Amino acid sequence: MSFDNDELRDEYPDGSVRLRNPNIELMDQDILYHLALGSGSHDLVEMFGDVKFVCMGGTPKRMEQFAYTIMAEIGHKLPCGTTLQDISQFSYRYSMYKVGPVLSISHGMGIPSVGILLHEIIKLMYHAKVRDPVFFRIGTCGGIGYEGGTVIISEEAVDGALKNAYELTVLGKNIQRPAKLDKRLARELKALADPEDPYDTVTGKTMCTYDFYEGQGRLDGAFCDFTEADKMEYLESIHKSGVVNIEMESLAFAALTHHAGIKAAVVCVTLLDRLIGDQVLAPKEVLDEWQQRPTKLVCRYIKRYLQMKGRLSLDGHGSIAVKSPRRFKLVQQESETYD
Ligand SMILES: O=P(O)(O)O[C@@H]1C[C@H](O)[C@@H](CO)O1
Ligand SMILES: O=c1cc[nH]c(=O)[nH]1
Repeated sequence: MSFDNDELRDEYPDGSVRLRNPNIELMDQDILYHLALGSGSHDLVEMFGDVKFVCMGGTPKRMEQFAYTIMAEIGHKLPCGTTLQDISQFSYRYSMYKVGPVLSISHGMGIPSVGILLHEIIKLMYHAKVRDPVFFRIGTCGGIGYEGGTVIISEEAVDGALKNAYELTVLGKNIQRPAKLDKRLARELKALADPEDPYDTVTGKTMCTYDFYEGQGRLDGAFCDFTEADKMEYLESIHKSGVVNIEMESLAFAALTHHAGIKAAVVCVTLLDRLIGDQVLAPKEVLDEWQQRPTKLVCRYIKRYLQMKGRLSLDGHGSIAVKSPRRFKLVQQESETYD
């Protein structure tokens, strides 16, 4: 494994996913209720055994689009006469698409929603005997000192009080799980940003809150008990502590993947600079184009991985254009770290 000491993930040596729950293997079957799947009702190894990348984002539409984009990018062909199916459509909760080794899943809004999904997806990886999966969250966020359209790769996740841990109440007691993301993966993603992109791609600390309005210091919710000066003092102070963006899932995403020994990254696009305002004012078409930006970066990573593994041809659809010589060098060096 190519991780620095402080980045060690707690995984099994063969790369299989760590469940940390002795009850599961004693159960006759495990119903993954919110995915409309089960270990008794479905052959999960047959259906999901080849998964390498699990990509998540808030909305079903974004993740359906991501599935079509990655399908085109890696030149994946569906059997003649078939279309992409939402595997979890009858859960009426999350949407899930599978494109070869890539799963694309919507996680809804906020920590409780992404947390439930992660429990079931981590169990799905375990039942399907998937080894060394890589998880991505492809999201939107508010920038802190970054204008709308900036791509932000999270180095770590912190809560609204800048704590780098996900706290939850279990049997009436508060427990904390470190909200660690894979730093090397973040660097590899950053190295794949194209200097010719008409927007910046930056890395930094991501704040994750339990609310979009008061929790993110907005003045425009249904309730507000603080002044604009209070808000600005808070945002300036978190900015000074290295926070570059605010969203609502990274804390649980980082903590639960880390706890399961899964390599994970969060890539979000800013919809506005919170030091300037609260309302999302950009027109729909602009927002739609901005949301493609994290998608492009993650697609680039997946393509490169598959190319390294010889699972993607270099010609035609599968080709990867590396324009900048500096970037090419970085990518070459970093490619040595792919497992
Ligand atoms: O992945 P998305 O774009 O849903 O992430 C952010 C955080 C909340 O889920 C939502 C708030 O608008 O957007
Ligand atoms: O400001 C924002 C924008 C998107 N998502 C958030 O959580 N906050």
